[in-house]
Amino acid sequence: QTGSANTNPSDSADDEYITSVSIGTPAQVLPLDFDTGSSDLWVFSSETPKSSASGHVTYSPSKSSTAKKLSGSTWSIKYGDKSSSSGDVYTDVVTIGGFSVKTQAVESATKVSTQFVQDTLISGLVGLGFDIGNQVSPRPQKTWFSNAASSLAEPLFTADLRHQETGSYNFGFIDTSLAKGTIGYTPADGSEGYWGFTATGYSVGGAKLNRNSITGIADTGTTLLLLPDNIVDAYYNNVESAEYDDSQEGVVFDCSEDLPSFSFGVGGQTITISGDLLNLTPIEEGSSTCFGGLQSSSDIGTNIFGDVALKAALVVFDLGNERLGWAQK
Ligand SMILES: C[C@H](Cc1ccc(C(C)(C)C)cc1)[C@H](NN)c1nnnn1Cc1ccc2c(c1)OCO2
Repeated sequence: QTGSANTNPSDSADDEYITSVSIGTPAQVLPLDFDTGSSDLWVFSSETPKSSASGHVTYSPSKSSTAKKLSGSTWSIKYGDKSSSSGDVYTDVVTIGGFSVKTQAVESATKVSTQFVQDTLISGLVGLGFDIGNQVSPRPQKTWFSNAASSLAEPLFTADLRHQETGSYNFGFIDTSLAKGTIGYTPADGSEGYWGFTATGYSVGGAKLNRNSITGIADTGTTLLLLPDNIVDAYYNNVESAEYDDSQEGVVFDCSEDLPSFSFGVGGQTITISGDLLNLTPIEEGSSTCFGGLQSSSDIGTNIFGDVALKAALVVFDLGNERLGWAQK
């Protein structure tokens, strides 16, 4: 068995990717943000305060004949960007890309932080990280993919995120036609709950890859490519107008700049992010100052290969072999 779901950028800056998920009987369809950097499936619901839920599609367990309260269970999550949410737990049927998990823990939000309230484009997250990262207590729950893995043709999924066009999350199979290059595999470290891996080097503007290893996570739930200061500086030294903007909390530059590409080595392959993928967006509507897709990871504590990097590749999240595959797109 397999599953295949389309995913779309939420806005002109590819800030996040939205995938439709069916929950309950009859199906309630919610727009959710798939996040390989976390491990909880949570949704805006009939239990979310009306003032917070306004503008959001919500899940109503009371309207689903297959919903069951997981009595005594609660959850609470604080994300790295300081956003947060918490609530109680139901189990229900959850279908993604035509594949159904009958008894999936669906975490219903009774509290959401302002960042989630304001982003009315999404109704919650689908954690695709490792089960060890799940935040339900007293008994942690499995992710949708973990529940699905044993019934899928292969215990893996792929992410094909695209700039301003429809991409896909495929479950149980690899559509190699989505990539130009060969898939290079490297071991994945799931001990922290994320898809951790080590890149073998990097280069700017098509130069030869150096041999500086970079350990980080493959994170579909983070917009940017977040790397150490020395790499960020090496990149923006090639961008005449680049400067750090305190109010934007990142490097900005003239939108007219012709940005160099950025490449990194992984699994014996070289993934090259084109310059235009590294120019994220004007800092404000109509501004001629643009915000960089590559920013510093120094105040985060881990390097994050977010959507800016993932957009350049077909990425295979291979749970069965505890490895990550990368192919140039
Ligand atoms: C931030 C997302 C999780 C999220 C996604 C979307 C949203 C909104 C819908 C409201 C827009 C909020 C939160 C990320 N997912 N793995 C995450 N969750 N926990 N750590 N990270 C990675 C990290 C950590 C720290 C950082 C960061 C990133 O960006 C800036 O500082």
